Amino acid sequence: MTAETVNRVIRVGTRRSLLAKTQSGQVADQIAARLGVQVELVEVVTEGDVNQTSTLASLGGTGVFVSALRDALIRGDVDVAVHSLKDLPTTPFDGIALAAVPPREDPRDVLVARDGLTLGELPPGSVVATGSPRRVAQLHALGLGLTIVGLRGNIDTRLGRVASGDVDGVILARAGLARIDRLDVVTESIDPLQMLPAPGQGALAIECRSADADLVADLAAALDDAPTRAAVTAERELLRTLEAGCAAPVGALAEVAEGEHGPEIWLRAVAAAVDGTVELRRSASGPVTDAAEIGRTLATSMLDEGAAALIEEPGKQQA
Ligand SMILES: NCc1[nH]cc(CCC(=O)O)c1CC(=O)O
Repeated sequence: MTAETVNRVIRVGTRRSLLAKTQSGQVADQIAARLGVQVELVEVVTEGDVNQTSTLASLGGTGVFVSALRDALIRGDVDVAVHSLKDLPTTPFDGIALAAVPPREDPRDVLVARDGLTLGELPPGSVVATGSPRRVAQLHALGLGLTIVGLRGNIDTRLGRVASGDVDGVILARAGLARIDRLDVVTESIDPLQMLPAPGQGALAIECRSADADLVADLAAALDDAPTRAAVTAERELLRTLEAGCAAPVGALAEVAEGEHGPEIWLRAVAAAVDGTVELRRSASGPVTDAAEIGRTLATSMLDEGAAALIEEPGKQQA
């Protein structure tokens, strides 16, 4: 670690939802333990948190959760920002570095349904809530005759819809439930063969000012996980090349495993019509050092097969 970092108090900015505070708190603890520095959590209020009535699209998309934290970084109010990586726009932000991507949680989506039911056990006409076009598209494509309704709010609000009997089930990211220790409510972890997660799902992004070069280097050395970094690089490069935002019906999952000639990456992706009538599922693999290229190449061939028509921004919410 650099001498410059040792005597600093590192201020870690966090949104104020339970999930945000939990994941920022865990990262803050790791920074304190591994860098041997003092760490302070600073709450930053974002418009996405305050305004629960407008749709995310009308607020400017998922960016509303990210930009307030980045503004606080640029202003120097905080030194580190922790985001859910899947909420980060794919375009880099001037002056901000993605210093570390820690080991990823299980990236799958899960069903939380009444009476312990799985997707296959929900009778036709069952009502499943999700606001994510990516999840809506893949649910419809399963052909189970489910009725899909919208959903917003924090995890507790979402789980409340099932508990109250308002809906038969909701779809959530497993990682969010894992971080707040609520895996007990999961009734099925959905196989990526049926539902590919959002690019970056289950991973965290640890950002700081690019100019804070010592901190960038120290965070990378202490917290970055190379296989996770490679996987999310491939997924996000695919998303960027498709020119799809985080609200597009696009799923992607890359996994790294030891191959014959070193570590290899295997990327699966889907672009789908929100009504589930068309689903384009493709995959590609290669050496882990080519992660970005593999994402770009797979996206290009999916565009050649007509992906663009499927992923026009539906103007709904992310996830
Ligand atoms: N869509 C919002 C969002 N952004 C990050 C997570 C938590 C899980 C993660 O880190 O991927 C969630 C909740 C969800 O999708 O259920």
